[in-house]
Amino acid sequence: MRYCSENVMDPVRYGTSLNTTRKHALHWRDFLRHYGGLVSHTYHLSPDNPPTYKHITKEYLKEVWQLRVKIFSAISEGLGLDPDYIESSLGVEGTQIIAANYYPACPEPNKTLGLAPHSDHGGLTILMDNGIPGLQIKHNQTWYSVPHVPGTFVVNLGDYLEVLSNGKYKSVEHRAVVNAEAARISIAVGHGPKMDAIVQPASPLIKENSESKYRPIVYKDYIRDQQSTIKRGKSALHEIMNNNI
Ligand SMILES: O=C(O)CCC(=O)C(=O)O
Ligand SMILES: [Fe+2]
Repeated sequence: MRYCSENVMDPVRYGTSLNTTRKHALHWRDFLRHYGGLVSHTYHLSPDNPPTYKHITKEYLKEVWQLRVKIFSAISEGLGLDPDYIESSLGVEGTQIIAANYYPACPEPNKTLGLAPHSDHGGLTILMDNGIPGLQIKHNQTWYSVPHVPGTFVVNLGDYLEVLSNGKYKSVEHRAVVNAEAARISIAVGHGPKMDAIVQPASPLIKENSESKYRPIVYKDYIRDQQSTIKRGKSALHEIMNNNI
């Protein structure tokens, strides 16, 4: 319980739901999350126990960072931007956040959720799990289970990328369901800009007759808004959309 915290900005946090101080249905999950990153001022605060944890996560986060560079480069090109456009917008001080999620087997899985519907606030989340199904994504108002394919990662697009692309890419709404038979573990690593970056569409994508669909917001304010309240689905993103005024 040493890392138990309600402050979404704490560098190392253990918890179950978002915002447990408010009365609402909690998640069937435990999580531990903390920062990684090329430049992380708080990495040393991550757990010392088990003794191998720090070293293994550090190596893992470094490898995942390499993968994210490649994916961001491909997406930048796909948007007609310079290949390093998104990477530069994030910068070496950009955030990398690892969330280790543990969903115990649940005697009444239909009465709860491991994680309620949401989209991730960063650009890309690179996720692996222990092979037990549970992740679902929403498409056209229907939930679809994401199959586990051994040896692969699941990559989720987040809100930062939806805004940067001025809506060309959509962040994926997702949730985690639980089951009665087996515990599920997922390791999600999100990648966003630095905390005081302004989240806004890429300027080359805003032409004279194509207006910005999103209002600029400081990344950490967006995270606070999304995570400190009982928001669900993509409602935090909808609030900064211009057609939502
Ligand atoms: O457990 C999963 O598959 C999803 C985890 C997730 O969405 C998150 O940590 O943001
Ligand atoms: Fe997520």
